[in-house]
Amino acid sequence: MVAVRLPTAHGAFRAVGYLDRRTGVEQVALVRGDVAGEKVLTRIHSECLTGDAFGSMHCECGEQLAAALRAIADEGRGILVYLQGHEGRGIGLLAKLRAMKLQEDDGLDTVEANIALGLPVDAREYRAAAGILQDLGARSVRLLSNNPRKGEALERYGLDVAERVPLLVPPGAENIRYLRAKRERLDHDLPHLDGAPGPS
Ligand SMILES: Nc1nc2c(ncn2[C@@H]2O[C@H](COP(=O)(O)OP(=O)(O)OP(=O)(O)O)[C@@H](O)[C@H]2O)c(=O)[nH]1
Ligand SMILES: [Zn+2]
Repeated sequence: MVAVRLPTAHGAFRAVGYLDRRTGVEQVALVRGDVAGEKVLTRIHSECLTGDAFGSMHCECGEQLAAALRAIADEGRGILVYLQGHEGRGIGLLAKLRAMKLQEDDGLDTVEANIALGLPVDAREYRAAAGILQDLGARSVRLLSNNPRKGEALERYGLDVAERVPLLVPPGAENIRYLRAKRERLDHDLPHLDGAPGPS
């Protein structure tokens, strides 16, 4: 484990790095304030190179990452765990690019594309995230997410999810199909899509 002060566009965080000996994957959490305690505002963010680093508008990951850091900064206390190994909902970067191509060229939705590739729709697991939160002393969390299954997955590893806090970003022409598919096929709670313009 290593911890270092990390000044960001959203103010200073502590970057706490871990090596997950079970998987060999390096993980990092950004921590603000005193997080030992209850109901810690927490974002478990799945790696998305295209969205987080390149600003891709295919998905809303990049905007969610910034919004989560803003929310934690505003609260003065919280944790963002950035999960490597989660790229493409766990199928990896190249497979995700293939899945995006099937959406772009053949009109499949994000779920159909994974299935067409013979891959799981969601292969992510959250043991590392739960372990990191426990190590940081968070006894229960308010989870920034629109995905009800994420909280359930964390609870399977013994983490107490006190509440799920919506993390909605405004839909746009490029991500509206992806967002609708998440709502209709993956049970994401996205009430702000009602009445949003764009392809159905
Ligand atoms: N397979 C696949 N993965 C994608 C696609 N677009 C984004 N992703 C990945 O999806 C992951 C994020 O998952 P989402 O389903 O968007 O959202 P979530 O994390 O379950 O839910 P929130 O907590 O509300 O953000 C990231 O790892 C992205 O790399 C896609 O078209 N296909
Ligand atoms: Zn993304």
